[in-house]
Amino acid sequence: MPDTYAVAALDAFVAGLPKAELHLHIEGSLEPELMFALAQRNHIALPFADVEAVRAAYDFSNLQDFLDIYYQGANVLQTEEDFYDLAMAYFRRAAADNVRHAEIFFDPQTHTDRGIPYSVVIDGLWRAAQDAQALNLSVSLIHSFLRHLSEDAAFDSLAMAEPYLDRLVGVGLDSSEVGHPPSKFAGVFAKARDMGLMLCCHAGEEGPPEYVYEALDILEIDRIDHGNRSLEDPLLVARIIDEGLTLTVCPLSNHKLCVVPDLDMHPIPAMLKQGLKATINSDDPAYFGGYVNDNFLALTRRGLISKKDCVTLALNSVDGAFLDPDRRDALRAEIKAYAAGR
Ligand code: HPA
Ligand SMILES: [Zn+2]
Repeated sequence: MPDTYAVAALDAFVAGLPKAELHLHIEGSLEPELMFALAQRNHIALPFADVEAVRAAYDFSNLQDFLDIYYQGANVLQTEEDFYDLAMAYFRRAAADNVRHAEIFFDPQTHTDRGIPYSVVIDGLWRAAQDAQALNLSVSLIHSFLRHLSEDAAFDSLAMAEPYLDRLVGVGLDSSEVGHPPSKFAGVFAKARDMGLMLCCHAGEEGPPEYVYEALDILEIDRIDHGNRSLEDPLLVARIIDEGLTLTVCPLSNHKLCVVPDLDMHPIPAMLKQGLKATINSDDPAYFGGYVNDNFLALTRRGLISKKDCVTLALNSVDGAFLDPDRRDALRAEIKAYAAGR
């Protein structure tokens, strides 16, 4: 274990380190306080007495436990202003962690299936993304499909996005993984690629390495979300390295959802050691107990990653982002200058 002085110094280093966040579900940044405020504003009854009761319910033994409560929480989001307020709250919090670029998932089907128009969702998020520039934060939006629903439903959702293609950087695939392999969405991912969108896929969070292979071979994805279980297959690891794919890893999420039994056993050090381009992200920070810097600190404070590893992780985050080369190079230079000055 590092000594107290070293811990404080590394905490401060992480706090100021410029970084990108590449795996964040905006609906998962809904803090209980905002959930209650929006419920009141929209005259919606919540099945919780107060904020403490909500937090007490965040005790999950797997992904599905979490998803059940996460989809329920999203019901308070009704108006364009709600989506704007949700996103701005996250952007302010991310900027405080010196996140300089964020690529955020949103789950349109969670909203359109409740009768909320796609335009309400995207207009609110888009306006917030513009206002984030004043926080020194650039933002890209990723339209994520719910994999527990059918591929036809994903096609319908993609059709709703078509008038707004200039506001999207890519598509993703999330929700219940096991039983819903990437191959189920081969057609809609091919279509999204043809539309000029980048492709991400949650794979290897709970699902087996075969699902990661499917994401690579069948969906031809550009980035892997989670990917933890890739480590079970050395050939798969070699393939991911060879293709230069980035993994968006989420330590506190992995712990809360029992993907790892103990944070001391988190695979980020093994990933870096093997040469994988891993990044650190918060996934659903309101539900998993911390924003991106908390995820870094969960590992630095356990002595699992060093200051040098933090710099590597930050560089990986901007390299793995869907950024134009000028912006990427500028952020790389910022990270290097920061590291050199400390
Ligand atoms: O970690 C996740 N996995 C799958 N679906 C999700 N939707 C929000 N967070 C997640
Ligand atoms: Zn996720």
